[in-house]
Amino acid sequence: MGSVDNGVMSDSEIVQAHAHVWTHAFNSISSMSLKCAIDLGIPDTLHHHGHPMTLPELAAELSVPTSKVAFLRRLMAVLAQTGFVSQGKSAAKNDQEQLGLTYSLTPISRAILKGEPGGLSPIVSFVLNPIIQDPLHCLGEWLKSESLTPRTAFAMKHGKSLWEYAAQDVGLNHSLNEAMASDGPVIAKLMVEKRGRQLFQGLRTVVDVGGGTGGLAREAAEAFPQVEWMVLDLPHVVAGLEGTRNLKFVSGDMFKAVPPADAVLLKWILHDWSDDESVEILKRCKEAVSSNGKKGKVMIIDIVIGDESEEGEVSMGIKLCFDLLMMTIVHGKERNEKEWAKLFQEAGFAEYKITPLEGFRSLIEVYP
Ligand SMILES: C[S@@+](CC[C@H](N)C(=O)[O-])C[C@H]1O[C@@H](n2cnc3c(N)ncnc32)[C@H](O)[C@@H]1O
Ligand SMILES: O=c1cc(-c2ccc(O)cc2)oc2c(O)c(O)ccc12
Repeated sequence: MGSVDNGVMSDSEIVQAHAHVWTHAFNSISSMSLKCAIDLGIPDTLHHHGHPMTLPELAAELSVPTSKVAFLRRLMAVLAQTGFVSQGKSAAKNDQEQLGLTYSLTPISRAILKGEPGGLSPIVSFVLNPIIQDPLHCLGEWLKSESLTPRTAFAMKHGKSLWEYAAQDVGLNHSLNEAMASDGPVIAKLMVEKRGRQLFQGLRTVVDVGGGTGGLAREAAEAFPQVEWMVLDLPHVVAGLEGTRNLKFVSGDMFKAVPPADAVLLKWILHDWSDDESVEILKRCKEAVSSNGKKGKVMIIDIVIGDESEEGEVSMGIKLCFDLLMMTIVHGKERNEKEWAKLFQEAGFAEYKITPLEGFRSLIEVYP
């Protein structure tokens, strides 16, 4: 978009500006259409069908009554426009043109199939849950209030932190754990692909701190059976979870103590916390990997914000939105390399190494 310095815009600049505003104002409508598609199970239904589905076939599978078929077509039109389904025409003649439309999966919709390794449907459902979205409506009010309590717009809206909310609401706890666990197998694979099996070789014990329901640890424990894995998380997260021969779930508080181990993993943990809190967590991790005079390591999976010159526009956009989401719901933040280095130094670590994984994720290995 051209910049204007005399306050006079050409007609075409005005049209472009309006299109830009409309697009952003309506982004939430396409987001909610995506959520609705996931709620209804549209991608999975198309997948199981195996070939293009007509509108009446799709409606019948989704239990949408005949009286609502024309409304379903309008949802499908938005999903086709945003690339989540492909829309075609059936060869069979039909009096009503809309009934002759067919729908099939696109390469993009495969990323939201339920049960797909690394599939994003649990994350979409979590992020677009009203419990997470409502605080975004209070962001302005929260920014204008002088007081730093409540610490987040989430706490302003709900009167408690995300972790307290999840401890009391079975549905949100389940959705949060599913969302976080969903990229575990992909991250485990990427870590080994990018850093080689030596990343875990020689280690006898690893603690996944704030490891949730073990999305990553289960995969890693199978791939590295000689390593003893432990997942440390809050009581309501690990309650009732069954471990395996080399995987244990333990409840605890990472601000108080981390069990001694050769290595500690922190996946999507430090972006949830302020700098002071992150330094505290890192200190507990340093104590854990330094017990009995050993020098282990801490492995962090998180976002590293690059310079504007090195970040692609899409990657930068995702990282900045993550930063705002972390600010809104957990009082956390995304960091650039300089900010990460400062945390490591304050927590008493000597060295670190960053390995970009894929998209917006990085592995940071930190050594005492
Ligand atoms: C964003 S999730 C990441 C989960 C997991 N590492 C993953 O990537 O799948 C943050 C996790 O930190 C846990 N957590 C929050 N406060 C904690 C604390 N004080 N001690 C231990 N775990 C905590 C939450 O319950 C949650 O499972
Ligand atoms: O909504 C989220 C999403 C993430 C997340 C999911 C998948 C990734 O590959 C990276 C990050 O992390 C979150 C998080 O740490 C949190 O405290 C709340 C929400 C989310």
